[in-house]
Amino acid sequence: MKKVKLKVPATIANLVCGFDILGMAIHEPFDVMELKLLETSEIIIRHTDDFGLPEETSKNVAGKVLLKIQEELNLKNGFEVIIHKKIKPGSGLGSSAASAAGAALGANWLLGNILSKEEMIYFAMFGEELASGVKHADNITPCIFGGITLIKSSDPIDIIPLNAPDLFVTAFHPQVEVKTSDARQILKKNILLKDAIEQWGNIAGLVAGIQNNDFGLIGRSLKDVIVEPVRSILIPKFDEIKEKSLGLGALGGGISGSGPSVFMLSENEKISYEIAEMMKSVYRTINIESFAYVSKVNPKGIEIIEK
Ligand SMILES: Nc1ncnc2c1ncn2[C@@H]1O[C@H](COP(=O)(O)OP(=O)(O)O)[C@@H](O)[C@H]1O
Ligand SMILES: N[C@@H](CCOP(=O)(O)O)C(=O)O
Repeated sequence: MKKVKLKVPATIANLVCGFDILGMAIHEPFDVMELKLLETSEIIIRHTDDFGLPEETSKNVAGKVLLKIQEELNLKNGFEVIIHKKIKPGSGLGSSAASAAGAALGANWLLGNILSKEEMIYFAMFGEELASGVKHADNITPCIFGGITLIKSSDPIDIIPLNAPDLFVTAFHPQVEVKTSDARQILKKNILLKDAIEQWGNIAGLVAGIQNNDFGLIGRSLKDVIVEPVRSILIPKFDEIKEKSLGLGALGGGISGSGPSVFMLSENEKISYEIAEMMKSVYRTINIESFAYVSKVNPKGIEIIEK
């Protein structure tokens, strides 16, 4: 029976000012997914982790994606999926996106690579819709493309792969859960024109900085006047750890996806580790457990590790 094993990376969506349109793959943490093509039409999902995610096909993000692929491609085959999840759900590191993108890419490989990347994103978005109520593609896209991606449009799907600057990433995960759906619920529906103008400038500057490896411009552009002021209240000590990170030499950073994770970009590994240690020590003062990953921008995205 045809099978494939995938290493599926965590992703940092929004990249501060690019709400729902920018995202970046990192190396750590990652999920491992094993997919098998079945002669029968059933879709079986198993988790080896203890996050308590549903294994009922229609209630599982990966299962939802595979059901849509089976339905729309009129497949007779089913799939068996074993998910070794290490990206904690609700972390802000693209946990549901990893399941969704891994299911789409794995199924595509088993079916003989019949789908384009855009078509894989189309199917994977049904998984994100299950997890957060919205078909956002800013975690799925860098997971599938690798590196940093700009979503010009998600309907129709129009993706601009960007450069992957040689930068270190501190991904700090306080052990509090912030559901993506909740973190979207609290957002304002209308914004001031002056804030929109400032945000457009930040996004344009960030994309230009990424494309030109202009780390100073990247740092100056990692600002958000629309989403971060609302969501940062969900993350204890956010302002303190952000200010101290900049003081340690971070280029900039902010909320990872919908939070609670916080990320910082820096030019060297030593600064990245110092930021991680500082963040953990700040959280020890409020007795909240936390994890920190020091990684890099991951130009590969999902990798096939066994066939
Ligand atoms: N594979 C999955 N199957 C079903 N539900 C999931 C799955 N992964 C995450 N969820 C649900 O979606 C919610 C949001 O998780 P998620 O989008 O993964 O957060 P984040 O992307 O911030 O890590 C979680 O609270 C969890 O209940
Ligand atoms: N653009 C989305 C990204 C959600 O990322 P996640 O990693 O928290 O799922 C949002 O900000 O709602």
